[in-house]
Amino acid sequence: MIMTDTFYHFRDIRVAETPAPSPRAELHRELGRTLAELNEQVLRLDASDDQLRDYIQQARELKAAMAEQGQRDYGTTLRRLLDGEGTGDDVTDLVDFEILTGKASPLSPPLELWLEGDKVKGRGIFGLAFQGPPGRLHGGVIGLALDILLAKTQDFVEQIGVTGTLKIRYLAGTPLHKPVEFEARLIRMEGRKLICEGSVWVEGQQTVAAEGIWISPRGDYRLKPEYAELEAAIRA
Ligand SMILES: CCCCCCCC(=O)SCCNC(=O)CCNC(=O)[C@H](O)C(C)(C)COP(=O)(O)OP(=O)(O)OC[C@H]1O[C@@H](n2cnc3c(N)ncnc32)[C@H](O)[C@@H]1OP(=O)(O)O
Repeated sequence: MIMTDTFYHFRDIRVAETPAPSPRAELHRELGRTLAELNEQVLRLDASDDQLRDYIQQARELKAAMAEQGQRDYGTTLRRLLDGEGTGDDVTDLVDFEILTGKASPLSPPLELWLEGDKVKGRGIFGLAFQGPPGRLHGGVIGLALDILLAKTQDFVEQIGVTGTLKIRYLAGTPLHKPVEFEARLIRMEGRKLICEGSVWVEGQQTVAAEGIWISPRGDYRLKPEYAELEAAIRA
């Protein structure tokens, strides 16, 4: 169901999660996916010089046609959300265009993230555009994915902080074109520091391990009341 009479505050926004998308947001997702497919297709495209010139012209015309429509203003959307007057479309406007997770972003596989019990879970299939070593996912892209994944452990707590330290140990290559599973959890909180860990898995084999420290700019981290039972799961 599309909630037209619900208003959202910036603090209600969760990484990679949105309210039910409106028809317009669904179309943006379809456009984003189509452009992502185009991006995969363009890699080492085996076309003649004339065909390439023709594609360049078509791409320029598409870009010019879109430019005529303009773009919704990020600042205005953010302002409405900070005032607690954001619509569902304002939330999807922010979340759906995030790098790697945004369902409407041409730069996303997309990586899907969700909470499951005391864990953050994730899944994505990465194409050639994300390649590092031949046939494998670029280590820096894995770092970006882990930064976003571990940041989502903050869904369990009241504060929103920034990445202080992210340690990554690459155990094995992570292949392209196969489902990649992600998992993260809170380890402990020490005042303004939140310590968490994450891992990456492909076909049951762990390929990456990570540890992170997030820092709350102000205010000590504490669990949201609805996640109070996680206290027992957090190691002392
Ligand atoms: C709101 C939306 C957020 C979206 C985030 C998206 C994810 C990101 O990309 S974040 C961008 C990358 N990260 C950054 O740019 C952070 C840059 N660094 C900073 O701004 C500051 O160094 C900051 C805020 C981390 C810490 O500064 P400050 O508040 O002065 O901390 P400070 O008082 O020195 O230290 C507080 C505690 O944290 C610890 N600490 C400080 N920095 C770090 C760090 N980088 N790593 C680990 N621990 C740290 C200190 O040791 C201290 O611990 P203790 O209380 O045990 O002694």
